[in-house]
Amino acid sequence: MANTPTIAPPIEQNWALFLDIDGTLLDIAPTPEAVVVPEGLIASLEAASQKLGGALAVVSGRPLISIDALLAPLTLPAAAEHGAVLRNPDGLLQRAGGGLPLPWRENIREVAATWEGVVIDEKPHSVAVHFRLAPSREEDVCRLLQQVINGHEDYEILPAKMAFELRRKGQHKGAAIESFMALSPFAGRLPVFIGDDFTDEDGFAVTRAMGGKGLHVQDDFAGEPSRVRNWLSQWAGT
Ligand SMILES: O=P(O)(O)OC[C@H]1O[C@H](O[C@H]2O[C@H](CO)[C@@H](O)[C@H](O)[C@H]2O)[C@H](O)[C@@H](O)[C@@H]1O
Repeated sequence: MANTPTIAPPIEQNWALFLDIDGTLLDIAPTPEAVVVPEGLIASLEAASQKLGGALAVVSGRPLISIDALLAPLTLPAAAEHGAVLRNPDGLLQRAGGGLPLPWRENIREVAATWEGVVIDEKPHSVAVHFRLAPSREEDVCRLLQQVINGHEDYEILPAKMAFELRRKGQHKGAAIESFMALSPFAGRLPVFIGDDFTDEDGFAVTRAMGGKGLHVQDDFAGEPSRVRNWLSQWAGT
């Protein structure tokens, strides 16, 4: 992998840049709380955002509180929980209505909490259940969420990296990017989204349909978030 070239093109001044966090800006860690924000990343993001006239947003499955904690003191435009929560460039917050029914959450907690190594990642609008530390629980986790959802058509189970996420349909990264692209300073720019996961496919589809780019960490950065960070810092001059 070390000798594989980075294929991503250099950033251009007219881009609107949308960045996923886990597996793209940050290396994957054993649990959501164990991620490390490498030195220099915040400065790179800040400088890149300035060079792009503010047209840089993070688009993540994490809740907004977690995004802000990781990127402090930066508060970038952000799509949190795969777009269920948007923080627009002017700071305005938009929250999708309708989270998960409380009995569903209680059911998931009751069952999955007894599975050693399984991490329940509660978010305001959804829940991710991680089996990274208990890979043999993959099927159990999937079955549990299917039982909880019980054919309810407004909700869906999203396969993620060593996790399944239960969320309301329609709250996805593509819709979030479309929403940002209607706003200054994103409007009129070329949308470029960088991601690494199945949960990023909606974002790739939307940026490509708009004539922009969907860059995949695996294909364009040899699978290494460190290459995304270097690419960003070289262009940002940090
Ligand atoms: O959209 P992202 O910013 O990539 O967020 C997606 C999910 O990321 C986190 O989970 C993933 O990263 C963890 C830390 O590396 C890892 O332990 C886990 O296995 C991955 O699935 C986060 O915890 C989720 O809430 C996000 O939805």
